[in-house]
Amino acid sequence: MSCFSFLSRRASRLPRHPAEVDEELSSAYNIHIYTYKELRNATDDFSPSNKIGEGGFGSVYKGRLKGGVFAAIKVLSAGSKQGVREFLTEINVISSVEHENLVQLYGCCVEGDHRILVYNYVENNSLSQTLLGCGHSSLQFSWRTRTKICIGIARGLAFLHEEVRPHIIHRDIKASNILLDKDLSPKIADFGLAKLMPPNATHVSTRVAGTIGYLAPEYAIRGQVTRKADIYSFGVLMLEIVSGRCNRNSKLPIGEQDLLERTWGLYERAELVMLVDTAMDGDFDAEEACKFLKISLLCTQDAPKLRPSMSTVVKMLTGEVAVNDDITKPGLISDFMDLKVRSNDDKPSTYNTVSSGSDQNDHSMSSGNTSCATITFTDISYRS
Ligand SMILES: Nc1ncnc2c1ncn2[C@@H]1O[C@H](COP(=O)(O)OP(=O)(O)OP(=O)(O)O)[C@@H](O)[C@H]1O
Repeated sequence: MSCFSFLSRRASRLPRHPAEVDEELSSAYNIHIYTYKELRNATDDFSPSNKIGEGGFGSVYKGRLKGGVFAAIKVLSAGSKQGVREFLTEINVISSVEHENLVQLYGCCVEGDHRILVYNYVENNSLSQTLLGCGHSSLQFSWRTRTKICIGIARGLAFLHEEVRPHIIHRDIKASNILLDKDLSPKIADFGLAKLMPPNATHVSTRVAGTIGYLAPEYAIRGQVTRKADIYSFGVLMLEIVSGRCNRNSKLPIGEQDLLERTWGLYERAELVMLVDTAMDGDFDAEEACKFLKISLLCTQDAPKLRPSMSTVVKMLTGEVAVNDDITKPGLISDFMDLKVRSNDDKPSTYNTVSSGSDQNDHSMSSGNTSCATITFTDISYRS
């Protein structure tokens, strides 16, 4: 029996759920449907002791499936309309792809009001909770480990952008969406905002969603998403990996708060090496670290067409292709922050939040630092 017929049969026996869910699920293939009971058993009735995380859409539990395999079980909070859309997107996008640098979706559960995603369990948490987690993690990130992480993420993205048909734009590349396995190899997670790029399309027009600090300016302003927006986010993320700090830190002196702006300043003064994480106690290859920082700057250039493709980025990182030293000014977050953002309900300067992370890393919306929460903008215009 094909996975598709298995899914259709199982879905038709399930309690009623919205027509959009039935329709979308029936187009997904290669996906296993779990019963709620199976997942309850796997997590000891969703015991708090098995809870490993909390995202904008609900809680994540560690569970042991029948056969002994560990899984990360993501339970969507009830009543989250936006969450249902993302739930379906995630299933449709990720069930069709497989790569060593992408998190694997084992299956899902749609029973009554329950919407649950089941992934392979990735042992070492996310980059935001470990590398950027203000000393909460005991993991050590050597220079070799950091290069492996950057190259792995770049390979995963190059696969999505260039090998999968139709191409996939992730739209929310950021530190909390990079999970690390037992060998600290990276897995890109969270495909809830992903967009499929129709063949021959130059861009997809969409509501702007993503995370401030990682959003490419042209995408934030016009809502036209291309793969270059992911490449910009990747550039910001790689700066964080090399420097060991978050892209925005309001506790630092003005002028150092925005990581990309600071990197550009150091590049212009030929002092890029000063950005490298001091936690490595100088134990890194300075030439290679500066090369990685230059590649980040190439990826974050203001003009999207100047940003290299992800396959070129992989080749630059691995030394197959030389790094072009002709780098133009990045599209800066401070310019982006000058935008006036209005949500549908017309309250000035508010974000329509669809997801916020659980990071303890000076990221929360309430602390006034919005840099690491996933947001959706419904209307954006320039401040006059
Ligand atoms: N496959 C997985 N394996 C192990 N842990 C996971 C897995 N997926 C998620 N987690 C844990 O659950 C946490 C919450 O994940 P989730 O994707 O729901 O939210 P987030 O990415 O942190 O935030 P946001 O919803 O704003 O994107 C992660 O930070 C991670 O610690």
